[in-house]
Amino acid sequence: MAKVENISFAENFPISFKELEEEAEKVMGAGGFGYVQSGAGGEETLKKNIESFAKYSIVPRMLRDVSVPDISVNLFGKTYPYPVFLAPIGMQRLEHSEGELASARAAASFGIPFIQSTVSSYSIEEIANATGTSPKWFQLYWSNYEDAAFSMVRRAEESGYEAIVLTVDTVMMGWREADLRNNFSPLKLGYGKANYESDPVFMATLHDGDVVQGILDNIHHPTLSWEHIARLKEKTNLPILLKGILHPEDARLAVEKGIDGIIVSNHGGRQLDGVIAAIDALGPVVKEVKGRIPVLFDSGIRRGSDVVKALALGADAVCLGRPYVYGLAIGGQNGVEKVLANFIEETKVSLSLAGVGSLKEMASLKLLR
Ligand SMILES: Cc1cc2nc3c(=O)[nH]c(=O)nc-3n(C[C@H](O)[C@H](O)[C@H](O)COP(=O)(O)O)c2cc1C
Ligand SMILES: CCCCCCC(=O)C(=O)O
Repeated sequence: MAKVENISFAENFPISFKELEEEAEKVMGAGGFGYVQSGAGGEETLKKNIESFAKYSIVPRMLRDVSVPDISVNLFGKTYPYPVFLAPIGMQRLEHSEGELASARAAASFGIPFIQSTVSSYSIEEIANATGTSPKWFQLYWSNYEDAAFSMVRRAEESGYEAIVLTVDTVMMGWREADLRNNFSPLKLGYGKANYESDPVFMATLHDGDVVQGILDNIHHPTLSWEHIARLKEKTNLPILLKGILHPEDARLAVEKGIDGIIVSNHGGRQLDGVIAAIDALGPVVKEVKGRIPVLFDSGIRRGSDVVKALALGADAVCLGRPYVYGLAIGGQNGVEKVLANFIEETKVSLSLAGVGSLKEMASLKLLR
């Protein structure tokens, strides 16, 4: 890392999102890059996620001594040094041979949660063994074979994971034209099987030994409802977050049903095209939740000033998606660390220039729309 006027940043590495994307495209195959980069349908939401950040302007405060920035955040009784986490991204061997191991190690080096996808190229236990006691959360895709979902939750709990993130916006895959055009399915190419293959309960659900078909059958779960969530709550003592909430009414229901946290997200525009930009959904959800449970955010974070806007709108923390997997594609663990370093440093600089020395003062920051 270079140090210039107290700012450390990643040297000799793409800095902006545009540069990251361009470099990742050079090292990834067309099918893989298309899978990561694209959105659902006509990509209206994918575009809106980015453009909508520009509608919010920071109204900075001055003369407030920001010499010792503290951007640590406390969630579910644990303190994390930065409010920037790694979103669950499936099948990361698509980007790099070390896949999730590299990303989880990078998150560990910053002390921030790595949210492991159900559809991982490494098992829960492999990631846990590689990263010791560093914070890890497990993202659950519900399963038509409920016991397989519970089995993964139990394994995560036994492996020291700190939270369960149930993704509720993917009861079936979105309509993804790039993948149709490229005839590309990472799952069919064998990516993302390892975590399923390591689960004896899932393996027992297979009729003919076809793991890929078994995963597809498991992941297509259109019956998912609040009743399933009540059963999940009975199976774990870990905090449960729902990922993919956009409607304030769903946020209210989540609070009423005893859910521990929400991630406002539209899955990076990969599920239902035409839905509200995630950043526009954040304020109304925060207003409905009224501080009763933490609200996290993802979908469209491309730089530190975006992190600041999400925090100012009431997010407790944000999750990076595409930026870090592009870093992974370009440079493995080191690449993810460089992306994280840039995001964290730009966030610190932006908050300081906005007159916010600590996240506890965040409420004093106003956004104009
Ligand atoms: C290639 C790719 C794979 C993803 N896999 C998962 C997944 O397995 N589980 C999940 O909950 N979300 C998944 N997501 C969604 C991310 O967690 C996150 O919501 C999204 O990337 C945020 O949008 P952004 O990357 O544009 O900021 C995936 C996203 C991408 C780009
Ligand atoms: C059938 C495999 C599903 C993987 C889903 C990964 C994901 O969430 C994505 O957006 O892609």
